[in-house]
Amino acid sequence: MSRVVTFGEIMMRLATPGFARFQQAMPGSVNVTFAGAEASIAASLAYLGADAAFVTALPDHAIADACIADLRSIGVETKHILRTTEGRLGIYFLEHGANQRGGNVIYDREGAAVALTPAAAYDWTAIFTGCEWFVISGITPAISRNAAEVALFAVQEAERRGIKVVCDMNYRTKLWRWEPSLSARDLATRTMKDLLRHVTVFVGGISDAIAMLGVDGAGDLHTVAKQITAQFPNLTHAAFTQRDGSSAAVQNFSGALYEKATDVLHTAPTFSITQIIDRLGAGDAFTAGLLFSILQGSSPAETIAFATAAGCLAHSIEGDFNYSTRAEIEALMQGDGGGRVSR
Ligand SMILES: O=C(O)C(=O)C[C@H](O)[C@H](O)CO
Repeated sequence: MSRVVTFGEIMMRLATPGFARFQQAMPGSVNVTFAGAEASIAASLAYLGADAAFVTALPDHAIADACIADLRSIGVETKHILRTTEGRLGIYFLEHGANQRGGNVIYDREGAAVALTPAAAYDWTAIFTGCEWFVISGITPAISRNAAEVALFAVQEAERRGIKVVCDMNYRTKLWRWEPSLSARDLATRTMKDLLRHVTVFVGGISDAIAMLGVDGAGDLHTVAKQITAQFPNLTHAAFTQRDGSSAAVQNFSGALYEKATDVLHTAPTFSITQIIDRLGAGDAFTAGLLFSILQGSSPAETIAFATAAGCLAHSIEGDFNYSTRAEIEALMQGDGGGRVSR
């Protein structure tokens, strides 16, 4: 199967146990995993059986070794991860939301190795050898001016080599601070508009498109998708996650895929999720599912159904990575969502 490369930051994720607030977390009770959008997409893809590599820069210490070992244990290729003497492993702290209380993320990632490492430090020829798809998210250009430059360089380099690019917009208002003269939103818009010129498949929620591209959210999704793909000629598809819900615990999750060549918006069935174990990484699971299905040569309707089912199942798994198999996702697509015990 074709090789996929993802590039971005991986962090240590420290989550309070269950639904505890930060103030309630006791030493010894914190749940430690590794997470980061592009790493999570690579992990999902590898878990589904795809040939997926993750590229980043990490400090040369034992915790970063553990992080790489975690990725490898899932089958992610890690041989192009740079080990540096400058920069740190980022951390993010998480308390899950429950009922009417939303979740909260606190980042502690300033000065991460990948934020500081310049494009010239990576061997892009080796990284892109045999690669058919490159994946990046809007988080990478948000973390530092340098990372924004590396992200732009990487997508340009991918395009030059005939590699298709998926970009998951992932707007994070708490990031995008590296140009103090601009608001987070203006900085994101300016940066992402440059990046999207080199992107083949747009992925995001409607709120990402409003915040980062200034699209008019009042229109229906078909109109929004047409607007986005018309603005960036390289885009062949635009995929959207859709959520609405009455609380942090009850969400309707769905997806839609617009194909520019046919001007058709394909929509997936909506899943009603009534007990969210962990919603972080559901968007990454959706993107990985989308790309995995594209790699299989599936139709747009099958592709969006697979991506949406993958994103749905990710809500049932603690941590950002989606440990759902292809068979489990396909079973859900076929209506087996009853949560029965397999025995
Ligand atoms: O928010 C970020 O920067 C992350 O990459 C953390 C999570 O892994 C990501 O939000 C999930 O999409």
